[in-house]
Amino acid sequence: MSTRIDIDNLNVYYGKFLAVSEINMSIEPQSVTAFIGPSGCGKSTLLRTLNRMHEVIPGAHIDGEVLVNGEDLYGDSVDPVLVRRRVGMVFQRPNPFPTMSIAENVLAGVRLNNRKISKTDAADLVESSLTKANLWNEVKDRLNQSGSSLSGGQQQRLCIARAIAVSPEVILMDEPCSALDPISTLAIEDLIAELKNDYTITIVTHNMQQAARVSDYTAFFNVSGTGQPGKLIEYGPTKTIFSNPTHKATEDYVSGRFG
Ligand SMILES: Nc1ncnc2c1ncn2[C@@H]1O[C@H](COP(=O)(O)OP(=O)(O)OP(=O)(O)O)[C@@H](O)[C@H]1O
Repeated sequence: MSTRIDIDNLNVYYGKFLAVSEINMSIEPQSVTAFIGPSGCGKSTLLRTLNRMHEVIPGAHIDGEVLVNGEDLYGDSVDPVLVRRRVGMVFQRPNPFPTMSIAENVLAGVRLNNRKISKTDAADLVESSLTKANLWNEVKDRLNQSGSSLSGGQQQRLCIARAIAVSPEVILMDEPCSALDPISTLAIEDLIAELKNDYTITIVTHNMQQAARVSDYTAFFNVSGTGQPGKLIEYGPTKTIFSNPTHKATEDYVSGRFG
């Protein structure tokens, strides 16, 4: 499925505090877009507005528009639960449900959505989701063991399998490797490269090498001081942002001179 996201004049607030200001950008289908920038510039906040996850924080709200294939995510008749089915999310710390088995973890989102599913369909979905998440071979003989019996890297791939199982169009990843060792990180990066054939992916990362390795497009955000809103400084093909940026702040950040 070829899904693009258009962000138009987006402001994000926590109560009265304007956290992210005047964002205009389009996220291209079947590609990986990286959000980079120093701490507090609003990367996670912006990411969360792409599936309305910020709404779990009391007082958090937006103005402007987020269009997914032209459809306003914030339209009056739009159900946020359905939004989160179309636009899935993977968090910084792997968060499998500890009391559920590996197989039940994969199916958790589907069950939450109240979809009735036969035993055979469930088994097929578990296998196909774990296969797409590059985890099937490692867990196929212990699907009934607890999700928390897996290593951190395997748990993160399990969370990706859980996100994939509800057939999203977009997958948002908020620093998905920051709690993982280098080998598990590479496994997730390889997986991201494969997943972009089927999904539109946006990833927040503090790791410049990771942004350069996995993303097709990079958006650099910055914040001018405490209490100021984060802003999009520069956005374009990753190669350009890393080798020939327009703004000095971008160059300083990608070359490790600040942040
Ligand atoms: N729940 C919240 N309530 C109020 N303000 C918040 C909340 N979460 C974040 N903020 C503020 O919004 C701004 C953007 O924060 P955000 O976490 O999105 O930045 P970030 O770029 O993702 O940072 P980091 O790289 O450190 O994770 C910051 O000023 C932060 O203090």
